[in-house]
Amino acid sequence: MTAPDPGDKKTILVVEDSKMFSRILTNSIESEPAFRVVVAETQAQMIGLLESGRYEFFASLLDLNLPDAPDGEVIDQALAYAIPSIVFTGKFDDDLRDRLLSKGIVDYVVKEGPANVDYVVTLLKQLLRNTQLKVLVVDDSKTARLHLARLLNIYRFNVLEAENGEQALNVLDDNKDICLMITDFNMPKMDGFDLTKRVRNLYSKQDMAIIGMSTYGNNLLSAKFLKIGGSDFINKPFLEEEFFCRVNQNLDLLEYIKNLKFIASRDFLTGLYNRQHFFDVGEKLFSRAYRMQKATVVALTDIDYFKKINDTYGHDIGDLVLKKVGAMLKASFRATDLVARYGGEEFCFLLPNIEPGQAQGIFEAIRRKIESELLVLPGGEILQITTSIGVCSSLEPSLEEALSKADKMLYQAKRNGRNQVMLI
Ligand SMILES: Nc1nc2c(ncn2[C@@H]2O[C@H](COP(=O)(O)OP(=O)(O)OP(=O)(O)O)[C@@H](O)[C@H]2O)c(=O)[nH]1
Repeated sequence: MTAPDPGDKKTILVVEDSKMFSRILTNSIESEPAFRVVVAETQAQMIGLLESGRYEFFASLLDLNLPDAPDGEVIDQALAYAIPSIVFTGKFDDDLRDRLLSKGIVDYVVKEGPANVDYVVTLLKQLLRNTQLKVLVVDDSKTARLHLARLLNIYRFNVLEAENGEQALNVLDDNKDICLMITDFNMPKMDGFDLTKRVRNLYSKQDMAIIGMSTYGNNLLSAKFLKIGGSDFINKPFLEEEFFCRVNQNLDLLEYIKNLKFIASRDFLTGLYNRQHFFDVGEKLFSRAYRMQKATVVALTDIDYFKKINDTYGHDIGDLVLKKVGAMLKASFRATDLVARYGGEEFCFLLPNIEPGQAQGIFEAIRRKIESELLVLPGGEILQITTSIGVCSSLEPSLEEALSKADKMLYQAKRNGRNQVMLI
């Protein structure tokens, strides 16, 4: 029976007779929380592990020259078990490279130094990422589609296929999370050029990469393709290594942009959305509802006597309180609600899907929750946090107006003695 991966870790098989090298590899790979390593020092040990069925190997790193398998015999064994494989070799030449890649391995790495080990870890992380990614291959030639699908499967992508532009649009409609489309140019019904224009109306360059492909010799085509929104272009026939480098580079870029967008929209301390994101998204939600003459509930909350908390216990405890309140707020709302740190010890809310009549009850419940969840400080002292909340549930022409009304209500809540909800 296969042993489950502990704590969702993926198991990497390392087949390597040098104890020192396998230790370096193991340390580098296991420094990533997603992976754990199982080592075999010989081909015989590797076969034993594979046949035992004890592990579900996510990928393997194979030494090309082992004492009992001097000519890469372990590669065929790993591939027979459909394990994506990366091969280590001490020497390198073009014939060897061609022979290795034709077997269907992920990549080969020359044993040179720490940079090569880092490269392997990056490859493993890419393989893991790829299991979550969908790639659409569009080509009217079945042979070409199968070839690309085979290559992409080696890298563990989820591959979808379409034989022309029209079909591709249907597949995209059913799979809105496709992140890469690889398209041929000459196809019946809708060619790659028209398809790319249509897809770019639906997905920006930051949301989906599009790689065009065509037979070598038409430089004008690649320039035209890049101008209408293509991300990259590959001439056929292509080197598999170049293909993978381009695919990975395009996906790395998308990931990088996604991370930047995430960071730019968050408040560093609480992990909630920041004020900028609140206005970017909130204004759209607000004006959509206003066009239908529907009131959107907007609110502001402020922690009471927060300066005193900072002054008494120090800034670190102040930060702890902000994090705790932020977490409580996050847990109290639905995913469709917008909850953000407005600044300092103030938080803001926009609830697009609730009726104005429900607002008092919702915010009263939150006020009570924060008041009742006592915070135990590192020294053992118990701290009670209270908040004042101002809510605007009336129909207002803009988000700024609604926030201004909520702010006036918050001011009244403070003046009335704090720890209360005031609503207009
Ligand atoms: N620890 C911490 N303090 C912050 C942060 N941002 C703002 N503050 C502090 O929050 C305090 C807010 O104080 P005031 O505006 O006087 O409000 P208050 O003491 O809560 O009084 P009331 O709102 O009237 O109940 C100031 O001392 C700020 O320095 C932060 O990120 N971390």
